[in-house]
Amino acid sequence: MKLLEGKTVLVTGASTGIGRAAAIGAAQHGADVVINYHSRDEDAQSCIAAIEAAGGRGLAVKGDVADAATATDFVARAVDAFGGVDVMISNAGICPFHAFLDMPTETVERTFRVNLHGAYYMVQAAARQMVAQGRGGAIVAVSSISALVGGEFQTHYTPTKAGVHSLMQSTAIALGKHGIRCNSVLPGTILTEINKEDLADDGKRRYMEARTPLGRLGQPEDMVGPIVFLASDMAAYVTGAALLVDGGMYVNLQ
Ligand SMILES: NC(=O)C1=CN([C@@H]2O[C@H](COP(=O)(O)OP(=O)(O)OC[C@H]3O[C@@H](n4cnc5c(N)ncnc54)[C@H](OP(=O)(O)O)[C@@H]3O)[C@@H](O)[C@H]2O)C=CC1
Ligand SMILES: C[C@H](O)[C@@H]1OC(=O)[C@H](O)[C@@H]1O
Repeated sequence: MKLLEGKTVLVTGASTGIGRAAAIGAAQHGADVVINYHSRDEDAQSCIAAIEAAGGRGLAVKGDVADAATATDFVARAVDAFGGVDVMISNAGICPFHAFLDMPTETVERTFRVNLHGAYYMVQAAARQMVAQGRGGAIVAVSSISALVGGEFQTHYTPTKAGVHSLMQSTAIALGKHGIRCNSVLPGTILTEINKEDLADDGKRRYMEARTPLGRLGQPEDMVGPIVFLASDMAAYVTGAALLVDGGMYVNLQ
């Protein structure tokens, strides 16, 4: 069953990882897909090729989500190309691991701007378009298990993921009257570019695997079903929710 037939889906940070898998998954479910990315031109183009191979129409728009103008441009380009916006998947993010006491100010500010300000501007731009269209919509934000638990080398990152989760709760209230649903997914540890270096340490990787009751770390494709579900009409009465997708890592104390 195709869950996103006839919908236009926007995905931020879709050149690699979770965003890329979500964009291709949305196309496999019948959507036209517009992707944002920041630097990897070739990866973005190959994502568009995969979207088209799945039968959807695709468009890549380069831009830094930290800049509010990127969000208005992204939405305008989607409307020009495909006539509207039905779903926004706010996913772009960075996690430059660093110790707390000597954390550079620039690293804190950049992480906040990309992960939290970026999500805010993208969600707001999409919501404005959806309200103007008058046919509702769905917003799915990629938060994290890190919204719920801390990380020694993620003191600048975990607050942004808690912020994204909180943003979905507040926008669910603000936008419910317009028929716009807002939910977040909370991935555990998914093998992507963001943690390639961190998990190159065998000990760290084995520790993370051992903490996961399902016995393996996640792949980007593990995120597709939960994201597509929340974006689709199957979740018509789901808003303000947060869905952990972590192989059971969060509940595993001992
Ligand atoms: N992997 C994991 O274990 C987990 C990831 N997450 C979250 O998932 C999301 C996706 O990360 P993931 O797929 O793992 O990592 P990747 O590094 O594979 O993907 C990150 C994506 O975000 C894009 N991006 C980065 N900075 C910007 C920017 N300033 N403007 C626009 N796009 C940007 C990248 O584009 P480009 O490369 O072209 O610059 C890339 O497409 C993040 O929000 C992350 O916090 C949450 C929990 C766990
Ligand atoms: C980057 C981390 O490995 C990843 O991102 C998160 O949000 C979680 O902390 C994961 O472990």
